[in-house]
Amino acid sequence: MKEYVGAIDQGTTSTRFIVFNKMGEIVGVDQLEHEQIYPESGWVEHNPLEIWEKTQKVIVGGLSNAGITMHDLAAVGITNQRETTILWNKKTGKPYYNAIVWQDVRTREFCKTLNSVEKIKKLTGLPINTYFSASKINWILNNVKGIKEDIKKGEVLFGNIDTWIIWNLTGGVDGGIHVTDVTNASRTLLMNINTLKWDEELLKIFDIPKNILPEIKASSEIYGTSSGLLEGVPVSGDLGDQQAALFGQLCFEKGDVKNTYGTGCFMLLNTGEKPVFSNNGLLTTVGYKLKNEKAVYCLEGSVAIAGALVQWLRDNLGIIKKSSDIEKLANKVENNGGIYFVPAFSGLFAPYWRDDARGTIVGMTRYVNKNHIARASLEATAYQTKDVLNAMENESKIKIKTLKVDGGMVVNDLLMQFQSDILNVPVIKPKVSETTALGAAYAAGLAVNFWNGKEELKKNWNKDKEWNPNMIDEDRKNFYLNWKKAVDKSMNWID
Ligand SMILES: Nc1ncnc2c1ncn2[C@@H]1O[C@H](COP(=O)(O)OP(=O)(O)O)[C@@H](O)[C@H]1O
Ligand SMILES: O=P(O)(O)OC[C@H](O)CO
Repeated sequence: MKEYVGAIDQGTTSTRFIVFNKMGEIVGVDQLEHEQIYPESGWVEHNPLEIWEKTQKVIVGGLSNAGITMHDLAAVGITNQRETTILWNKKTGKPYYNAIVWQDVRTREFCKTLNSVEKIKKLTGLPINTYFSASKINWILNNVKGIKEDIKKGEVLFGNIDTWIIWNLTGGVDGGIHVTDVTNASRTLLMNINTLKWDEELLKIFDIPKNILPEIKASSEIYGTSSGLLEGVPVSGDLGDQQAALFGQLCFEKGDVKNTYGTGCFMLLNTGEKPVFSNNGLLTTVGYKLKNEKAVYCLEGSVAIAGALVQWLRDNLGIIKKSSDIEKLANKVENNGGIYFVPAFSGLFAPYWRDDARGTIVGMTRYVNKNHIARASLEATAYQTKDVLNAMENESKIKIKTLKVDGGMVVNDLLMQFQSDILNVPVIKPKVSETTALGAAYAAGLAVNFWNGKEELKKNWNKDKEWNPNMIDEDRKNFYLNWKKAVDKSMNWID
């Protein structure tokens, strides 16, 4: 009897392998960070070989920490940082270039040359932006010598991180399968959001050959069988990490919403079986698709820099040693000392979509110290979330009454309390805050009948903690007005 399901969660900063039992509880976990490579200002890369190596290591560590072997796993699911782009040679298994990460803005000029804005939005639900995979693929095709010849020989494969891991997990050069799921494909700017197929017109606009693209599958179905480390285990779940968190939070009904606080911060609202197109700077994206069922769509508010700002304080300024130190620092002061930090390091994503914006701290005086900077950095995540929530409510006409949260930053009490204060809604964290991995495990488990359906999963959700608003209305209003002024000041920086 196989009593567990495994999930690989390949995020922007780290890779985890988590083993879950039938109740959706964690029985073993391992996690490793990988190198962030910044070759030039605005460029962000990862080494795909390092990511695959760390994935294998955490699988070994996670199984060992759970005290089980691969034979105890009914299935394995994959969830991943989305949009990040890899092209590799299927005969050698070697990448042609580092993975170009979703935050990378090197293709800004190319994106500006594209003028089919409305057409592309209608086809994909997305604005033209450096964020998505298409312009990154185009960059690699035009900057790596010899790759076009290899494409003619049929040797080149494109994938987001899910595809790269599944290909390696199922055999790599010895017959690895080349697939992705609808949620990941919906972030490439190449998939038609209605047909859920690669779109010839988009491929032409971005000058990308179809033969390098993976096959698009449901988020929950058996794609193949693992070889090597997980020999014989069905690979049967694949979701982009934000959609996986939605699934793991059991947001199955239209109107359900969750917000995940990791490197970036991403709010997704379930809009049901039809795509809703936004006029308020939100993305239309696929939430999930179970096998033989209709796809469920979402509106998404994507914030590029959330926990990444905490890392920046740690790695670039050195004012904290580890991420969790930020709370101690921020708690040393009563307020932000009048400063607002707009972390537009990769421009501003939702709801602004301004790639001319750059990081800005406003309101600096000699009074300000590092504690205020720590506090303003945490507040920035909460304000960006308010921007997105306002857009979400305007678009959907749904008043959001509570916010389900998850991700690495939700251990931060100060942030969660301030979030509730500034939104004026209760913020709720589930017992299993690793909802991203849990969502991938649920998708994988459903495909092999480890769980019998979504109703069974609902029994597994338990509340851990709730933060309630405790701020006077006038403060809430004034603080947010200041934030909006600061956002204005961050814009028009890059010509
Ligand atoms: N106590 C904390 N307070 C604030 N931020 C934190 C804390 N602990 C971790 N983080 C931030 O959370 C992020 C990691 O969250 P995670 O969900 O693992 O991200 P990802 O999936 O993007 O790799 C990092 O950016 C880190 O700086
Ligand atoms: O790695 P995360 O959790 O910050 O998620 C990254 C997103 O998927 C980017 O779209």
